[in-house]
Amino acid sequence: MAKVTVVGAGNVGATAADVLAYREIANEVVLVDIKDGFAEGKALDIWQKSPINLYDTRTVGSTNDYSKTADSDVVIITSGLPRKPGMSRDDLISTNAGIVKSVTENVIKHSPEAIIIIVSNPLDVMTYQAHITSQFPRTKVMGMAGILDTARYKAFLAEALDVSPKDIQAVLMGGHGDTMVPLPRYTTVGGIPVTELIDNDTLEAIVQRTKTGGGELVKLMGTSAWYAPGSASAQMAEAIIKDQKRVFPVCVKLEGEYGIDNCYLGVPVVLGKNGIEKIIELDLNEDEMALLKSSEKAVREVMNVLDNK
Ligand SMILES: NC(=O)C1=CN([C@@H]2O[C@H](COP(=O)(O)OP(=O)(O)OC[C@H]3O[C@@H](n4cnc5c(N)ncnc54)[C@H](O)[C@@H]3O)[C@@H](O)[C@H]2O)C=CC1
Ligand SMILES: O=C([O-])CC(=O)C(=O)O
Repeated sequence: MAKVTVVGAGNVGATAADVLAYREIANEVVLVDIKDGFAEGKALDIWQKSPINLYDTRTVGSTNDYSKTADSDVVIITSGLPRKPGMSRDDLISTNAGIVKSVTENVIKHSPEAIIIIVSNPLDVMTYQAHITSQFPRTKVMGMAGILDTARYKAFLAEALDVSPKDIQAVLMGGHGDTMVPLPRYTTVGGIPVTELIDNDTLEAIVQRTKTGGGELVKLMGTSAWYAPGSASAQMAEAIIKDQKRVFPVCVKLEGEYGIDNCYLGVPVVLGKNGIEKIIELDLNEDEMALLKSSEKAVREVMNVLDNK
């Protein structure tokens, strides 16, 4: 029996709950929101879809009553403001830090053994906030960004090469901001290094588009994305619940890996029933390491804002 709580029943949270339900990743999904009746409504709508899409995951909604979330195996936190055009993710820190703090306090009261996946932005620093509040080990508090950013990179490549996105393997590191580090040297298409299939200028343009991929959608829609972020969050929960040992880029506290200490950054990890089961250390070249360090600097600046709040 696997139980997943999703806090925040807005665009990302409701999408994650829907994917968890229709793909039968969990037996029970509890959606929580602060808006009266909102989570109950979304949960009921997802449940009413079950006879059409044929799944039996129970979906439960709750307005801020965390007793319904008791003994969750995984908790996905999406509560908080999304950005509007013209904003950076970091602009959300003052509002979202308070929300993530209070939600985490409620979550751990009822699910002291849960593994927590943060989605709220600014992602790396909100993961830090959840860690400070929960005092959970770093293996059990992580952030979702790398799967999404890598998916954008893969989708752009699949389009440019006119191949299936299924055949693209890639890894992306760093913070979930415009300093993220896509790694063409670790990108293959059906086992073939991507550099043998695409010219440098096109590849560089795709790397740049990936870095600002979230902003591209905010500009188009007036709010941020949800289908890919919701699916990516559910995919992380699935890896944990089913002990799949998937290799994904995940935001985690680094404690000396890559020569970086006490900073939250996206790196490739093995994800299984214990959460982050291993951090994979790639042998980055000088240029790649320089990009990772500049991403670290950007994240640290926002971590400092939180420390000084
Ligand atoms: N890590 C990532 O890659 C991504 C992160 N995000 C972030 O996820 C967050 C949510 O985005 P959306 O779902 O689009 O926003 P949304 O506005 O559609 O939903 C957020 C929900 O959180 C709820 N909420 C606010 N305070 C709460 C509290 N204290 N307790 C429970 N619920 C509360 C709101 O009532 C709202 O329903 C944003 O911070 C956004 O920036 C969005 C996409 C990707
Ligand atoms: O761009 C945003 O604000 C939301 C987000 O993190 C993303 O879609 O990558």
